[in-house]
Order: sequence, then C-alpha cells, then structure tokens
Amino acid sequence: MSKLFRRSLEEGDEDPIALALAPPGNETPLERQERLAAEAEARQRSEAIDEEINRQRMEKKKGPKCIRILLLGQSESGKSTTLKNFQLMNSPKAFRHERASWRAVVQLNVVRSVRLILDTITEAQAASNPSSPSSAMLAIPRQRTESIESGSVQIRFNPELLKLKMRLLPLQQVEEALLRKMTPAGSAEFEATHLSPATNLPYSSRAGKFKEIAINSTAQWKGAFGRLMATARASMDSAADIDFEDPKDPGVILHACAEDIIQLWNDPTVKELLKAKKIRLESMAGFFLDSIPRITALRYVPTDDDILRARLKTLGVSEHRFKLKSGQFYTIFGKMHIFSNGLYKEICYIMTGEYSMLAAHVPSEVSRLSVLHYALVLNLSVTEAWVPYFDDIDAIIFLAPISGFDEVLLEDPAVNKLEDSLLLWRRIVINPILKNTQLILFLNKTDLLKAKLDSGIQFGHYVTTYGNKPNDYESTSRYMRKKFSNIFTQNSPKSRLFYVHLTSMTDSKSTEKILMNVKDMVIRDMLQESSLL
Ligand SMILES: Nc1nc2c(ncn2[C@@H]2O[C@H](COP(=O)(O)OP(=O)(O)OP(=O)(O)O)[C@@H](O)[C@H]2O)c(=O)[nH]1
Ligand SMILES: [Mg+2]
Repeated sequence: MSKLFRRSLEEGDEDPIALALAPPGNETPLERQERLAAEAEARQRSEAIDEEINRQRMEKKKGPKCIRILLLGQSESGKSTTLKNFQLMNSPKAFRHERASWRAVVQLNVVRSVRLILDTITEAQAASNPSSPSSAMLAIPRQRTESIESGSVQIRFNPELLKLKMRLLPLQQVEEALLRKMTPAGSAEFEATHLSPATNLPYSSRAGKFKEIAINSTAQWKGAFGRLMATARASMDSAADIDFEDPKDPGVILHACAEDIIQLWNDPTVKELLKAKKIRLESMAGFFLDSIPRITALRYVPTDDDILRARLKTLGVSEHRFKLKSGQFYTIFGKMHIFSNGLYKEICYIMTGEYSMLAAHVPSEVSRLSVLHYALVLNLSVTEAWVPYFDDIDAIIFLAPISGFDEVLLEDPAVNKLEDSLLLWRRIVINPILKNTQLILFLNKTDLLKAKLDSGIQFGHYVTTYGNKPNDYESTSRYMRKKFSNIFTQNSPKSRLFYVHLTSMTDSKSTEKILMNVKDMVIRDMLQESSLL
C-alpha cells in the first residue's frame, strides 16, 4: 500500500481535491503566514468579482441599456431601407464604405429593368398571332376591366425597336457576371424569387420569367466587390474602394449600352406596351432608368440616395447593433412572407410548440427571432413557455407601404397589398404577448402614393369604401391612417398610445428626423416603464 493512500485512509478523507489543497504537514510559521495572506487576497478578489457581477445585474434592472427594435412588414415594405437609414445616421462611415457593393446592386437593378422590358416585348411578340398577315401586330387588353368594353390596343413593333433589342443582348452577360460575383461558387446564399408584379399579368405567366435576386441576411456578399473591400480602410474616399481598372467590370458593357438603354426606355411603343400591360417600372423597386447617363458613367459611384433606392431582397432574419452615446441601440429585422422563403418546414415545428426542435433547423443566430417572427405570422396562441422569446423586444416598427393600394402580393396575386398590410397589422396589434411592446407604424412609400395619384390612378377604384372623396394625397393618406388607427384601438389587448408616421424611406433627410423622434420616444417610454417597476 502506498504512503499517500495509507494517510488518506488513516484520516478518513478520500476527497482528492481536499487532499491536494490541504496545507503541507511540515509548514513553518512564516510559510503559514504567507499562505494565509495569499488566501485572504484571493478571497478579496473573488468577492470583488461577485460584487461587480451584482452591480451589473442591478444596473441592468435599473435601466436596460440595450433597446431592441423589430422591423416588420410585408416584402418590399421598406425594412432593409429603414435599416440603411439607421446605418446612415449611426455609422455613416461604415455605410459609405459599402458603396462598391451597392454599385453592383444598382447595376443589377438597371440590367433587370431592361430585361423586364425586353422580356415583355418578347412575350408580346409571341402572343401575337403568327398566322395572321399582320404578325407584327399585337392585341393587348388595355385593362382588366376595360378590355371587354373597349376591346384592345394595337401595338406595332417597328424593325428599329427589334434591332435595339438585339443590341441590348450583351446585357445578359452583365447580369450573369454580377450574379456570379455575388454568389460564391456552390453557395446557396441566393434564392431567386419573383420580381414585384405591379401589373395585372397572371401570376402563372410571370412565374419563372422575372426572377428577383435575394440575399440571405446572414450572407457576407458585400466582400465580393472592389479590391479594397476586404481591408476596411478609414478613408471616406469610397471611390477608391472600386476597381475601375478591372477589365471585367460590368460597368464597361453597361457604359457601351447606355444610349440604347435610354432609347429603349423612351421608345413610344415600349411606353405604350408597358402601359397596356400595367407595368409601372418607375414605381417598382430598384428603378434607375431615369438616371442612365449618370449610372452608366465609367467612374460611377453610388450616392447615398442610390443606395437607399437599390433593391436587394432579404431572406431570413438579420440582426444589427448600433452603438449610441446612450448605450446600445439594437435593431432586428424580419420578414413576414415566410412561405415564399421555403421555410415551411420550420413552421411545422413551431406548430408543435417545440422550440428546441425548431432551433435545430434554423441557423442559430436567427432561431430565437425566427420563433417570434413566425409565431406572429401564424397568429399562434402563444403560451407562457414562449414568453422569454418575446419579452425583450422593446418596440416594433411596422412598415405598411401605402402606395400598394393598386398592387397585388407577389406570393398571392389574389391579395391586394394594402389589404395584406392591414391584416398583418391586426395580427401584431391583437397579439397578447406584445401588449407591452410599443408599436410604431410607418405608413411608407408616401412619395410613390403621391406620384400614383398625380398620374391619375383612382384610389377609390381599388378601395371601394373610399367612395367619391377627393383623389389627393391628403385625403387618401388620412383615410388609410384612420383605418390602421381603428384597427389599433379596437384590437389592442390594453390601451396604448398610437404612434404613426407618414414616411418615405428613400428620402434620408425627412427620415432622419422621424427616426430620431422614434429613438427618443422609445428610450423615454422604456425609462418610464422601468421606473414604474
Ligand atoms: N419610392 C420609395 N421607395 C421605397 C421606399 N421605401 C423603400 N423603397 C424601395 O422599395 C424597395 C424595397 O424596399 P426594401 O427595404 O428592400 O424592402 P424589405 O421590406 O426589406 O423587403 P424584403 O427584403 O423582401 O422583406 C427598395 O428598392 C427601396 O429602395 C419609399 O418610401 N419610397
Ligand atoms: Mg429586406
């Protein structure tokens, strides 16, 4: 039997840790004094750490430093654009450093607008009767409702337009090059979804033709552009971030096609065709055809406004943090139209109420938020077990694009966009789990609403309850505000203040004021809430 084992047996103490920590048997008085002093110091250090933890805990209780805001709204409502405005306000340097990436998105938006026109021409050509003697003649219904009474318009494609179409074919290469650059080989980060149908084309005839590019919110796509993007520099000279000398720069072909793009966009036959098909390109996301000379210039660098207008669909949920003087400002944004994202499987798991099962199927960084998001979408009866996943959201900014009164949903062409926004708003308002969450409503895209009304589109034609009231911005916006407000007051589980703003997220100046106002209000209400507790 070993000496050590005999000793522990004799002392009746078999705990190896106690044995290892036991003072040596042959300790001198001086060694003992030193040992006790070291132990006292260690104890003090440990107590100080405990105290600091407690202090931080108390501080957190006194007033949370982190504000959590969730951006919600249907696809294309302006969530990403709101986030860009937050970035522009809080971290303008970082925002401007991304110009090289946004340059590519603007180029892609231009190329896609051109392709939409070219595809519409091709479709119209194919629809014309080849056996008819006037094969270049085309019958297009003017409007769903008017086509029966007024018959159809005749559109003739002149040979010059068809030649123009041929000359613009190289743009397809530009599109492919941009997509290749944005989509790392073998990555599934992009998912093509459909371009907004601001038209009355049947969904089936559009499906698969006009695909929209989407970016997964967790993807690092911004690193793919410009030679200096990888090495984040402190310089504000963002033009230096773009590799203009790259012979493969898509800007070169785009520049060469500039004249033809302008000619195509201004062609009276094209205008007539788009009108007949009810394709309002100028109110569609990512519209830049009115700025072609500037955007196709060889040394084009996107302005702040261009970045706000650039359209790239987000998939999934993303999370952003901004540091503010008053602490940390934290925004999160999510999506409402889940079925178009192929996330049906996850939804089934939520139905079973098993958070852990869901978490195993969505990327970890988004899982908790996805639960909140999907549960809200499905209007599930949320049980107590769900509360921890919802209770840390301080405010929800809900975006309703009110210019969509005459448009239908991409996901379901039978549903009007405004109607969809009202239904989603009701779901958020009525949800008992959010009864303490501040709800802020942004009636967005007011600029597009004005433009539509000015162009003669009748609000009352689509919103029949509006009746014969004036077809102007003041009356229509007041009407929609009232509708959203009524839903709020009639469905809120407890009485809350109604915060609403008429916004145009592509106008950074007016938006900055509104966002400052929202930020101050959220902080104020949060402090008030915490002092009441
Ligand atoms: N004219 C105008 N365009 C806007 C406004 N707000 C957003 N947009 C544009 O509308 C398009 C869609 O906006 P996004 O911010 O990408 O929409 P989203 O809500 O993030 O959409 P998803 O990512 O599909 O969920 C972009 O091209 C924006 O520039 C607005 O107030 N006025
Ligand atoms: Mg988005």
